[in-house]
Amino acid sequence: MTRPTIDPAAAAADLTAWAVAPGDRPALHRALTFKDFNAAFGFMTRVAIKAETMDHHPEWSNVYNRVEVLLTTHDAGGVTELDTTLARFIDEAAAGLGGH
Ligand SMILES: C[C@H](O)[C@H](O)[C@H]1CNC2=NC(N)=NC(=O)C2=N1
Repeated sequence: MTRPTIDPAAAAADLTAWAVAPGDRPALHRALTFKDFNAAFGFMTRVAIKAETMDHHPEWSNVYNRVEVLLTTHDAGGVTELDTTLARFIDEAAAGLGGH
């Protein structure tokens, strides 16, 4: 389902841990650091399960205790409410696992 797009700068202003992603596509970006790989992968597991229930998936990478997340809605060609919803979930999941 295609949804209306949101100005990424406005979304990032609201979601203080997030920034407009560098690059050509409108997207949100957050870099996270955890205590160790176990915490980082535990975080990713929680987000993966949420992403499946939403049918909305992050673009992300992991190196040991660090996770980089990019959120954009491919179908809409920009940032939508799906991305801000997932961003809020990510913020809560990260906080619960000591991510910053
Ligand atoms: C077929 C499937 O529903 C779509 O490809 C979904 C899957 N996950 C998705 N994730 C993201 N980030 N954007 C999408 O447009 C998207 N579309």
